[in-house]
Amino acid sequence: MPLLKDHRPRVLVPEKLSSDGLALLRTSLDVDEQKGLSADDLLQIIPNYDALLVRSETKVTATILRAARRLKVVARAGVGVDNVDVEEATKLGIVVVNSPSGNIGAAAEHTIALMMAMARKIPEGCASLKAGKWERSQFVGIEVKGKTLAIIGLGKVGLTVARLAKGLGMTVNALDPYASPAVAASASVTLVTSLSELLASADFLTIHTPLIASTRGMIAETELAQMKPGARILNVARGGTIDESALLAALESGQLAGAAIDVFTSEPPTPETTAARLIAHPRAVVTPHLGASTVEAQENVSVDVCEQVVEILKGSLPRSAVNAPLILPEEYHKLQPFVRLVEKLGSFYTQHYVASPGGSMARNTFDLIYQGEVASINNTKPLFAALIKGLLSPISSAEGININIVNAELVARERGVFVSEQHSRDPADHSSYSSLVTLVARPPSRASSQAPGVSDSSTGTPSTQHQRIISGTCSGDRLLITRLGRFEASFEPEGTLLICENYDSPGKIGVVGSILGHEGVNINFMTVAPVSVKLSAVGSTDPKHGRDDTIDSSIQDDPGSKEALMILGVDRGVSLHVTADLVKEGGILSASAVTL
Ligand SMILES: NC(=O)c1ccc[n+]([C@@H]2O[C@H](COP(=O)([O-])OP(=O)(O)OC[C@H]3O[C@@H](n4cnc5c(N)ncnc54)[C@H](O)[C@@H]3O)[C@@H](O)[C@H]2O)c1
Ligand SMILES: O=C(O)[C@H](O)COP(=O)(O)O
Repeated sequence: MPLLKDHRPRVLVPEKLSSDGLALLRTSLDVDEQKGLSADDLLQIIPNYDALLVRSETKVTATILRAARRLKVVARAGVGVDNVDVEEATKLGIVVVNSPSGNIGAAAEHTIALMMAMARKIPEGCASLKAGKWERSQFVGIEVKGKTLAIIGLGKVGLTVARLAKGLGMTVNALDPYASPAVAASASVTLVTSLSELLASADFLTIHTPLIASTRGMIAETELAQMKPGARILNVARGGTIDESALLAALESGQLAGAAIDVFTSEPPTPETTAARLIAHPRAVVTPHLGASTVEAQENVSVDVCEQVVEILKGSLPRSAVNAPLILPEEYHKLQPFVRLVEKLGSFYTQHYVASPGGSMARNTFDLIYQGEVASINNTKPLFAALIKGLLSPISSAEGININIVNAELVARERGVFVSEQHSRDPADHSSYSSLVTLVARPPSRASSQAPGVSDSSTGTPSTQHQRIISGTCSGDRLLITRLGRFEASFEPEGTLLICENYDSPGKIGVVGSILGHEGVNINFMTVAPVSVKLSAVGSTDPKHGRDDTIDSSIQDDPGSKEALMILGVDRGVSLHVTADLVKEGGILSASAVTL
């Protein structure tokens, strides 16, 4: 979406977010900070926004998402997205992004702080002294050095806690079925294979998993009974992983010497509930979900998600989409230009071959061929999504569903569009480009087995209706179309372009110039494309990706042809009657206008 000043996308921020990120947003977007909204308030105003930025307090329910007609992105300034209905967002094509790393250090340090506070009875000593007492003998603690810390969940936070605990001289055991043994070994953590074994070893037990089906209530009465009498427990992950009633009972019975809890099943906890009694227990050290609440972490997550919001609203790739294939940061810069290129190839295809007079969508099976360096990209899902977006956007209403990397496969299936991606590490014959991407629409007869019910009603905009093919390349940020149908081209796919196929005879440029001039359309540049070489080398030689002979048989040279292609960059949209007038002129075989 172009970030025009008059139509600046609007972002709603209903929670406290660090100003560093918001300042980033304000340069190109309208930012509304509205704290204390009720669910109903949010429902009323959400249709006015393109992006929603939240922490853990705002419940982004299916109802909210369905009402959010303009919403492109929900950004969670933190890790956990359990307050966002990600499934519904996915269905609606709304990207959900988070900041998976911005607050790891803060959460890990908070865990250690709670452990030390609990071990040395700091909250109790502090409260007693503030109450005017001097009760040194009441607050004798224990040391953590030499004790065993048992960790459930050796992910980003768990591993950081492990490293800090090793620095304190603790023995660290961990349970995580998905943890890498090599990573655990590098942090001197002993991985155990059963929860019972882990529980029996713990002087301190700390949980660092998400709240998912397998972790909900994973520490309950039975598990607490397996711990050493007088052990201590921590939860800086998610409320609900520890059964609060069982935890309260274990504190009351003395089975546990202490509990340090930052997260609760319901936040804020309702008065008179088990959580409220747990909070009031004298041997519970509690904080109101402060794990991520450091200046540094809030700056990190705010800047991280705000950058992503700007990118998404510009139509670029998010780096941490929760409901999309993860794009590795090192792949990001490599992919970005090709994503733009492939989207333009798709959009060009539809505008030139389908949406122009005489065009049709009859060809719904495409080969997307990566040649040269681009073929080494393994994660091509963003490119696939870009193609679907490019192909369908010119024929979808602006209010229609967003097509993005989240829902592209679903949309393609629904529209009956099939794409076969092919990789070839060898540069194309006749090509001096290090990377080449080619889009080929298969002729209907060949596609018929995959596209039942689709018939070719094409009258073929260009004279060569069997050669629906577009190639392009990138050089840095610069995109170039290198082939269009049978023609070898060299033009940037930017702005409005008029594509005219004509007999290669004198006077054609003058005819086109005069008709455009009459309509007040200025020509910014013009390039002529000669008939191209044949494409026998196009296609995969990589056995992994398979290959058929579709392209060779559909694209053939016509050495006798006297046709040429004129590409004119013009300063405004060219209406259909102008392209029709052009075709009426002798020697102009087809004319179409595309805006990219
Ligand atoms: N209190 C806070 O403010 C705060 C701050 C940051 C993170 N968190 C929470 O901390 C938790 C961990 O965050 P992270 O960034 O380390 O996540 P992560 O995804 O990097 O790590 C989670 C780990 O849990 C493991 N796991 C999943 N199911 C398991 C199971 N049944 N048994 C054992 N291990 C299992 C996974 O394999 C993974 O290694 C999340 O719930 C997150 O929301 C809380
Ligand atoms: O999931 C997270 O990132 C933490 O729980 C922090 O949540 P918060 O942003 O509401 O502090």
